[in-house]
Amino acid sequence: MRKIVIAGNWKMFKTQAESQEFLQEFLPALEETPQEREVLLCSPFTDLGILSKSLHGSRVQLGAQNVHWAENGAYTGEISAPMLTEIGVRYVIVGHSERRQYFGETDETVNLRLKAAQTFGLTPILCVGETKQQRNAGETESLITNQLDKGLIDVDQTNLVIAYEPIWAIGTGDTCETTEANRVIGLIRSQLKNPNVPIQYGGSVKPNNIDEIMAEPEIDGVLVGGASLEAASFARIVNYK
Ligand SMILES: O=C(CO)COP(=O)(O)O
Repeated sequence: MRKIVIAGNWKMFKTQAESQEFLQEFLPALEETPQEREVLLCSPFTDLGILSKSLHGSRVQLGAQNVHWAENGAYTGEISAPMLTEIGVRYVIVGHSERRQYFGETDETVNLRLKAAQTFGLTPILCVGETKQQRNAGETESLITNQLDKGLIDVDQTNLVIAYEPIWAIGTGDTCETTEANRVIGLIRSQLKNPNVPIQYGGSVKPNNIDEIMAEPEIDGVLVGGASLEAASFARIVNYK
């Protein structure tokens, strides 16, 4: 059985104080859910230390939003995998479209980051997805195939999560039709060596569409941006029926 992974991506939101306010409301709102439903918060680097302490003993895991491929070195402004694991981080988002768009992330650097994350014991969440223009041009399948082919070279598929995030659905309220998300995720799965890799959907996931999204058979969880910033809304998503 495939694992369900429900992840919040806080992007560049929340100071340490705000992260603690969030937890005060979020943790008590979590309901008993089946064991295989993994819950994680991917926060800015500066929140990870305090979140690690506050989440200790809870069922919520901690994730980062990026990781460098070297163990250490002269890479000003970067953070390595051992720095993350030392403070209790278990997951890391790799190749988010915002990093590809604004920070020059390529399939090649994505591949390096994935391998480094795994080498040092983190589970990477590889993000793939197309722009509106690529979708309209009928390039969704070829683009995603290319992202997977290049990104997954020599990557261990037993310690991996993939997130399908159509770029046009991120932060727009324009959710991908659930049947279409299910279709693309099925296509991603058909290209993997390990069909049990959990594959999430991301892009305008909200309390009012989570039940429908999670009812799709190929979708193994969600990667949530805006709706993970508010405790009640993210708790509702985690507690989906
Ligand atoms: O980019 C996302 C998660 O990584 C999705 O963001 P939104 O949920 O705000 O659309």
